[in-house]
Amino acid sequence: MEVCQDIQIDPVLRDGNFTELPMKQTANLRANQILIVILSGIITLWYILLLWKRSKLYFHSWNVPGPMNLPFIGIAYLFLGTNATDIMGTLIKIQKQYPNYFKAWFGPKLLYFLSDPVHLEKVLTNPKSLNKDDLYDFISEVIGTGIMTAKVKKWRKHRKVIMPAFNQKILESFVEIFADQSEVFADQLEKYVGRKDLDLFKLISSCTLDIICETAMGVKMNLQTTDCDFGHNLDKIMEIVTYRIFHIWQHIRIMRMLFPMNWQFRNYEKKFRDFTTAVVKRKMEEYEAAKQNYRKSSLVAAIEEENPKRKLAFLDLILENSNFTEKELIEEVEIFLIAGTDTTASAICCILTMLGMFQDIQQKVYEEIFEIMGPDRKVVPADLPEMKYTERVIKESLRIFPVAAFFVRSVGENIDMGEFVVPEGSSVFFGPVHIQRNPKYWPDPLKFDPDRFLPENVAKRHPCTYIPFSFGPRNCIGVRYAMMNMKTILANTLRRYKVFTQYKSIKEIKLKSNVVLRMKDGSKVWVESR
Ligand code: HEM
Repeated sequence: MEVCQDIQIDPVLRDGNFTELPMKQTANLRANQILIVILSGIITLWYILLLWKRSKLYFHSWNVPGPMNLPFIGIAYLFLGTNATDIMGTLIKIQKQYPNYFKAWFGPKLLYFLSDPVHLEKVLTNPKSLNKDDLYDFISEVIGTGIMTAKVKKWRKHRKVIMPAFNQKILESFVEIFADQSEVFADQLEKYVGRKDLDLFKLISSCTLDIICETAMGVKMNLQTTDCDFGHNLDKIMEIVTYRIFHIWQHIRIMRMLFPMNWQFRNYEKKFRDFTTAVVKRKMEEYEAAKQNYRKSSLVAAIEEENPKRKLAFLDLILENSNFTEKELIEEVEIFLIAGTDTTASAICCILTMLGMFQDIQQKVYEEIFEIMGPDRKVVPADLPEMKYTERVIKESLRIFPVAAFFVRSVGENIDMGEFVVPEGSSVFFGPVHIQRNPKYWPDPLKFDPDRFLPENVAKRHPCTYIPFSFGPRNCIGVRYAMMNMKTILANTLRRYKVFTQYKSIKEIKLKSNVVLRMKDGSKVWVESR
């Protein structure tokens, strides 16, 4: 009671006699009311303009099915409090409810999730849908606007310059690097024979990063045999990028800055950038020196004359054939590191898990490899096209585990799908898992059957029922590189080890996504010497 008596109450409020409010207070109240009216007016006007701007999107999408959208945030609430695993699980759950297509607002963005191959082809081959969605800005924040994230005008120019660097002759020259580095990987596995605590992804991603560094930049990193946090930094960067894409409050720059995650991000990013910048600078100096010493019109010819044994890297070829600035060169090199490392590493983990689960298939792959190159001969380019069964196994694994978890295109003109129109200004979200595990196109979809990829079976399917490397003019530029690399790694691993996994069925494997799709609980693989 005593405590209550201490509280001093304004006599006007206590007595309820508001007519006695002093003049100054009344004026303040009026000013506040006017301010509220003006603010409400502005917000209403802004909202009407917004509705007007989006009227075409509303018009085309109102009768397209989809999950419940909340005002302003759309379906973003479904991702509240989710991590990399839940994000993938949530997406798969929603897509299961809408087998062919659905729409969803994600904040101010209208997304179409398409799963019918005919619809996919229409978007992926439409020249006005070549731009990536601005969700890629989170990736651009790390690696700038190289070929992967660039807008169409720049993309066309860069793709034209970079494409010849992926020609067959250059790719064949890389096989020696694939073979050497995968032999180091097989040596590293020796320490883990019979051990179930093998962290396969960690080992294999150091291998794929070593390979990318050497083939893209001409730098031997030896990440497999030394203790270096370069791979860890890259992994953390991608984890944060995924978190930002799916958590809508992270789309507001000021909000991002407030999270401690932002400082970690800057730290990882700086280390990554310092490294790539140093390599590109060194390369450019090397070229200047080679040019002056040899006075060749072709820089590549000068390098070859100086050291005929030296392997040319993508960076050498791009330097030779373009007038890219230092910044552009750094961006392209970083794209290769991001696009080529974890994708290949995760794919190898999934393939080895499948081979561990299906021992009869592993035996067939082993026999094919043994027949082509014997127990220990070094892999050479001519071996790779011969590995036909192995190739089918890789493809079937990428069907069930399409490691590029999703990609998003911005739509530049209305695309008529028959039953509905995907309007200009919206975006299309592609989740290959959904279409590639759809029983409509893949009977008994969780059955691991490499013969689905026999030529006669492939011919029966629409090409867009299988899109692990995307489709159309903006597909993966590294598809042949990746296949050659994966075959070489498998040849060197399976000739020395038998692979096993603790998983009993594909159904029990949960997925997660750091942009790249991975197994949530790891591959649970262990190896025994042959
Ligand atoms: C199993 C391995 C791989 C898979 C499944 C894969 C998948 C993909 C997919 C789905 C895209 C389209 C992404 C999008 O539209 O946003 C893509 C683009 C790209 N990939 Fe790959 N990739 C793999 C390996 C590689 C490798 C090894 C490299 C480089 C050496 C590479 C370089 C690129 C580049 C540069 C792009 C952008 C192409 C463009 O926009 O023109 N990828 N990849």
